[in-house]
Amino acid sequence: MKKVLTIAGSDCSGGAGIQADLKTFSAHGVFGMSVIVSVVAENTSRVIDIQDITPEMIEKQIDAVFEDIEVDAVKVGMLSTPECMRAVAGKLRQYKPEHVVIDPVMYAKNGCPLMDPSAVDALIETILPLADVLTPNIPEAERITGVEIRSVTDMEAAARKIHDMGSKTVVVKGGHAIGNALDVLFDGKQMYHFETERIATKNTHGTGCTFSSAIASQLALGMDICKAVEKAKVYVTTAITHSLAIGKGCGPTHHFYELYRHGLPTQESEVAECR
Ligand SMILES: Nc1ncnc2c1ncn2[C@@H]1O[C@H](COP(=O)(O)OP(=O)(O)OP(=O)(O)O)[C@@H](O)[C@H]1O
Ligand SMILES: Cc1ncc(CO)c(N)n1
Repeated sequence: MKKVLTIAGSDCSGGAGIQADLKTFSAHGVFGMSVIVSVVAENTSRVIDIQDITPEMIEKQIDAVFEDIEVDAVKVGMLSTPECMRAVAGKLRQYKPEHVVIDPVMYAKNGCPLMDPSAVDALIETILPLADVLTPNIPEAERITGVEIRSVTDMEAAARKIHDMGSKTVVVKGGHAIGNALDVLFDGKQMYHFETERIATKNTHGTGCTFSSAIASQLALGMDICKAVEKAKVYVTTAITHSLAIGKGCGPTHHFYELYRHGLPTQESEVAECR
């Protein structure tokens, strides 16, 4: 069985972070493991507080996994401070996992900050060059490049710029744009577009975590990067189509094995209720 590790924050309400990552791994039939970087008291509406795990404890968790288990792919999510970033970067350089997908999480869907704004330089210097695939959303790509994104051409320019900053492949996600949900991939040679109709729902909590974990799962399963992103886009679109009206804010994406395998809802009543 392929084994995939997430290094990220914990969302106690289950829709994003480590929890979304592990659900996505299970739906892909890979064995999921987790290193917790921050414990976030959050729900579908707000972030109440963040407790960072110490850099030493982050390093020990990563050692515990790598000294014992062969890791086929790593997904990195929320890293709230430069200290967390340095701890994770040092261990990724030490263990050199084959596939590294990094989601440079800065804000939750409800706008609450999850990364110290002053940490963007550390993110650029220590984390960004370690990515085989970096998956910023539009506001994150703007913060990283310092350039405003208003069009698909701007998304492409941002993807090129982030590639030049050291990420091997960049996917600028269009979840925050208007119109179709169009993601732009640049691998240093070619630009690819992945486009679906925008699903009319506010229940998009954890879409970015779901997408990056699906990419990591597909890379572990042997897909090349372009195919992995294409398949992850189908997965996240299905998970949003069947997203759940749980909580008072932006509800979570829905993961279940049958949905992934057959594209059919197994819990008709719940799916109907959430639309
Ligand atoms: N309403 C929607 N309909 C269809 N696809 C969507 C919708 N919202 C987001 N997506 C897709 O979901 C994926 C994740 O993109 P998004 O920009 O939402 O990530 P994100 O902001 O990092 O998510 P989060 O921070 O909530 O985890 C992309 O493939 C994007 O195109
Ligand atoms: C822990 C965590 N990671 C990532 C996100 C982004 O959705 C979130 N809301 N919470």
